[in-house]
Amino acid sequence: MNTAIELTELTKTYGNRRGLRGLTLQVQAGEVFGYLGPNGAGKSTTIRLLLDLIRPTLGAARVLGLDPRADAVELHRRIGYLAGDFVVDGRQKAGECLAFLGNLRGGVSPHRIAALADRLELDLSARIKTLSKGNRQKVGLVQAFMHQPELLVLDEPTSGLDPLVQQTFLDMVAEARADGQTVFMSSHIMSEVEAVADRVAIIRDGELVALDTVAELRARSFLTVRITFATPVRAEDFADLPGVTQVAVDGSALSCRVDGSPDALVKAAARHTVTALRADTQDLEELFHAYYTGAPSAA
Ligand SMILES: Nc1ncnc2c1ncn2[C@@H]1O[C@H](COP(=O)(O)OP(=O)(O)OP(=O)(O)O)[C@@H](O)[C@H]1O
Repeated sequence: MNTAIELTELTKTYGNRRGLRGLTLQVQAGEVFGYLGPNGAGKSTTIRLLLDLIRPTLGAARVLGLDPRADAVELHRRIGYLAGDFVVDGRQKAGECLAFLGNLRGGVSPHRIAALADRLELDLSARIKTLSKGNRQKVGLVQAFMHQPELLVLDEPTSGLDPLVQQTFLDMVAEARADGQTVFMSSHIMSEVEAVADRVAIIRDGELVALDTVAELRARSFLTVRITFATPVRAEDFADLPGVTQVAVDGSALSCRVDGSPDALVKAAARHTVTALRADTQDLEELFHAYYTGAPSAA
């Protein structure tokens, strides 16, 4: 079994509002898959469909080769799930709650729970209702990871975590991957997904707008180049160069966008005396912002 999650034309309509439209994608077993999108894009809807917490209007999902509806009991045992709105009984102590959830999953060693709690700096003796949002999120993370499931489905797992704990979480994801577990995690923050994911899907308004490896997405980013010359230059000298667009000249200052190799631009610039040069790479965060808003640079 090489496909951990297979979604085919998955659609969820809420009344006349579409939560998700015709989503088709596959997550390979053993990969970390980042699922990105702005608020309301349909990330939680997708995740709830995987867990059979809601049912699709159209289309189908297969998870670990099984049907989320018919095989729900088996799947819930084999998946580690962290809900975006993770809630448990606040009167329980964190340790009691985790031991209870561990028993529901066929028993989890107290050492394993203690080791995860220690790593995340979670106080197992504290009552859940007294915990801060971030510490409650840690309870959610421990319960998702503790039984070493084949598949981790994590909805906004880092929400409320401070940067140090976020890093610990990313380490845990990398280790899960090294152990052969599959991770499907949603986020609206590119940088955290970029750090651990093999592939990334971006959804906007319930539709898939990009799906690629992190490396490929990075290769799609472009340079913004600004060159200052000793004497005024003409825009026409730079306008038709391969990969060079958005050429603007103001006296002796040139700015343009370069997609791919900057070789042609460098050679054209070398015909003049260059006094300053600055090239900024568009980072992935900007690229994602462009996807989120549907701006042309994402095309
Ligand atoms: N139970 C519901 N009833 C009606 N509309 C819903 C329901 N759940 C979700 N929606 C709508 O479906 C769309 C997708 O919502 P969803 O919660 O999946 O987004 P999300 O990407 O997880 O966003 P967030 O990051 O804000 O949680 C939104 O427009 C939302 O208003």
